[in-house]
Amino acid sequence: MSSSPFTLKWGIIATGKQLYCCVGGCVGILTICSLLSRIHLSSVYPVRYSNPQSSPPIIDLWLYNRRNASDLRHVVTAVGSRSVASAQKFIDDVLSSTDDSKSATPYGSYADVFADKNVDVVYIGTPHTMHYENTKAALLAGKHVLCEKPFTFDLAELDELIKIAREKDLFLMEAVWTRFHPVAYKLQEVIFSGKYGKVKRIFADLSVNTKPDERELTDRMIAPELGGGGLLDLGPYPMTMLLMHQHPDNKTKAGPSSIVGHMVPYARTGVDGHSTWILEWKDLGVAICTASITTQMSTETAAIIQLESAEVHIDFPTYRPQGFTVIARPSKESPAEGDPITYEKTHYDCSIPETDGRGMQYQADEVARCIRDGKKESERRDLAESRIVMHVFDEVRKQGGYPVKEGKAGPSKGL
Ligand SMILES: NC(=O)C1=CN([C@@H]2O[C@H](COP(=O)(O)OP(=O)(O)OC[C@H]3O[C@@H](n4cnc5c(N)ncnc54)[C@H](OP(=O)(O)O)[C@@H]3O)[C@@H](O)[C@H]2O)C=CC1
Ligand SMILES: O=C1OC[C@@H](O)[C@H](O)[C@H]1O
Repeated sequence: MSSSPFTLKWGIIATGKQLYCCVGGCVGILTICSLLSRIHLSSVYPVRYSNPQSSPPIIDLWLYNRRNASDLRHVVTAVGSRSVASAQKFIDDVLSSTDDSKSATPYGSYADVFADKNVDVVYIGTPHTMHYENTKAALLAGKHVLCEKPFTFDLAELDELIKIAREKDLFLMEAVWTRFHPVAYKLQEVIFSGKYGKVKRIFADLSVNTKPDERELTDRMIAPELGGGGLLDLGPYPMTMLLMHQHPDNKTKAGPSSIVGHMVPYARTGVDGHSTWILEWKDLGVAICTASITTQMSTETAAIIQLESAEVHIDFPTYRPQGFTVIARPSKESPAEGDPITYEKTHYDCSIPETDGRGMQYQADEVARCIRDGKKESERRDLAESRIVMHVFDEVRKQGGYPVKEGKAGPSKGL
C-alpha cells in the first residue's frame, strides 16, 4: 500500500541575478527553486541549454519519479526579496504553474519569510557575507535551514549557528550539491572498494574565468564586502572532492594537521584572484587544491585522486562531474625494464539527461528526507565537514592576506 508523499514547504530568500540570465555556470538560486517547482525547461531557458558549462538549472518535479523520490513533494510557499515586486517577479517567472508553488507568498523582507508559519525550511541564497545573519535569524524563528556555501565567514560564527540549531532541535546543512549527485556515490564505491589501495594524494581545482574586469566593483564575485574571490565561492567544491575521498581510515573526521595557503589578489578589489592551498593529514595523505576567478580550467579533468595502484580522473565541472576514469596500473608483476606499461582505463559515465535536471534535486531530496526522519544534519554533508572547510578557509585567508571585515580575519581558533 503506497503512503502519501512527505510534503516539505520551502521559503526562499533572495532572488539572485542568475535566476534570470543563468550564464557562466552560476546555478544556485535558480536551480534550487526550479528543482522545487515544476517549470517547463524550454519555455524559460531556450538558450544555452545544451552547453554543459552554462546552467539551465531546471529540475521538474514531474520528473521526480525518475529520481526515485516519489516519497517526497516539494512546494515553495514563500519568497523573500528586498522588494515585494522582485519576489513577485520571481514567483511569476520561475515558480511552477503546475503545483502549489505559484501561490507562494511574496515578501519584501527576509524576516517575513522566517516568520511565515507556512514555511518549514528556508533556502538561503544571499551573498556569502550575509549567510551567518540570515541563517541565525531563520533558526531563531524556528525554521530548518539549507544555506548556500560558504556557510559563514569564519568558524566561530559557524559554531554559533550549530549551537543554535542544536538548542532548537532544527536541521541545518550547507548547500554543496556535489555530495548528492549519483557520481559521488559511484566514486566513493570505486575508491573505497579497496581494489586500488589507499588514497595517497589528491589534486582538486575549480577555476572559472568569471571575467572580473567586466564586473561592477559591487558585484559579489569581486567585492570584498560580499566575500568575493575564488576561495569562498569556488573553493568549497575542491574541498568537497577532497573530503569525499579521504581514506575511510580517517574515521575521526579530524581536520588537516597542516594547512599552507597562498593567494594572488585580484588587483581592482584585493580579493583572491587565485587561491592555492596544500593540506596534510599526517600519515594519511596530502591534497593540493586550487580555485580561480580569472582563469578557466580545462573541461576535461576537475580532480585527480592518486591511490596506491591507480589514478582516478574526475571530469569537469567540479561541482557536478558527469563521470570519471580509473587509470589502473597492471596488476601483474612489473614488466621488464624498457617494456611499455599498459595501463587499464575504465570510464564510468554517471551523467543524467539534462531534461532530468542538473543534480541539485538530490540535495533538496536529502533535506526533505532528513527533516521527515527527524535528523538534525545530513550524514553525507555533516556539520563536522562544514567545520573542516571553514577552518581551512579561515587559515588560508589569514595566510593569504584576504581583505576581510574588521574582526573576521584573525587566526582560526582551530577545530
Ligand atoms: N550551489 C550553487 O551551485 C551556487 C551557489 N551560489 C551561492 O548563492 C549565493 C548567491 O549567489 P548569486 O545568486 O550568484 O548572487 P547574486 O549577487 O546574483 O544575488 C544575490 C541576491 O542576494 C540579495 N541581496 C541581499 N543583499 C544584497 C546585497 N547587499 N548585495 C547584493 N545582493 C544582495 C539580492 O536578492 P533580493 O534583491 O531578492 O533580496 C540578490 O539578488 C552565494 O553565496 C553563492 O555562493 C551561487 C551560484 C551557484
Ligand atoms: O556555486 C557555484 O558553482 C558554480 C560557479 O560558477 C558559481 O560561481 C558558484 O557560486
